[in-house]
Amino acid sequence: MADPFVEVQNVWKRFGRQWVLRDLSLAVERGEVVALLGPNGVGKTTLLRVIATLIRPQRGTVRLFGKPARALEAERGRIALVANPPAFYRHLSGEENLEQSLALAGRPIARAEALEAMARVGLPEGRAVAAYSSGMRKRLALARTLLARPQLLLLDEPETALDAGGREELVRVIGEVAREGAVVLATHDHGFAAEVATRSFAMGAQA
Ligand SMILES: Nc1ncnc2c1ncn2[C@@H]1O[C@H](COP(=O)(O)OP(=O)(O)OP(=O)(O)O)[C@@H](O)[C@H]1O
Repeated sequence: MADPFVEVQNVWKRFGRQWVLRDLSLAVERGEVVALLGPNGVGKTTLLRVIATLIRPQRGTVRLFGKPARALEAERGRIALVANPPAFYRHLSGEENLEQSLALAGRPIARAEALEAMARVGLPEGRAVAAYSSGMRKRLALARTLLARPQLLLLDEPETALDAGGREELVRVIGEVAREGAVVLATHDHGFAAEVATRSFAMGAQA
């Protein structure tokens, strides 16, 4: 059998003296959409950041696409993390942000492609992100995901601030990524988790 997309084994992570993740293990296979559930402060965002290899656990191992997290090179371009709120350059327009982040990921795009992605998620062109509403920022993050075509998509409370249409687009994008890859998302919305996830992972009941 192929290696899992994500393999977190016996991970311990603390900030200062506070252990946030204690002996946590989770494997995610291709095609899965896993919803991380649990109360505020239980460590959902921390786990997403550990999987994204943005932070290292004190103990335990993280493997992505069958490789140790420390040995990832080109594979990093296959991973996308959408934070809550998503991070953008505020003084740049939506389309300029899309161009910048795809260029940074080593996949430059033409302006027309950026505008096409903006149109798909219903965003106007030519406006600085500083003037976007929080829902518009969520939509811009969706456009970025569409263009980046990640194989592993990590989403932190992606449904918040989105209206019904934005939420439908989000569900479609999650489905598109999961067809070839996998999605891990943190949410407090159990209805949303039931709608999109193939499996839930309850946090908070660890030792
Ligand atoms: N960089 C950091 N430095 C210090 N403490 C941190 C840091 N990041 C997270 N924490 C702490 O770790 C704990 C878990 O935080 P985390 O954001 O992972 O929880 P969460 O489950 O995503 O919460 P929420 O549902 O409120 O978004 C919290 O107590 C938080 O204060």
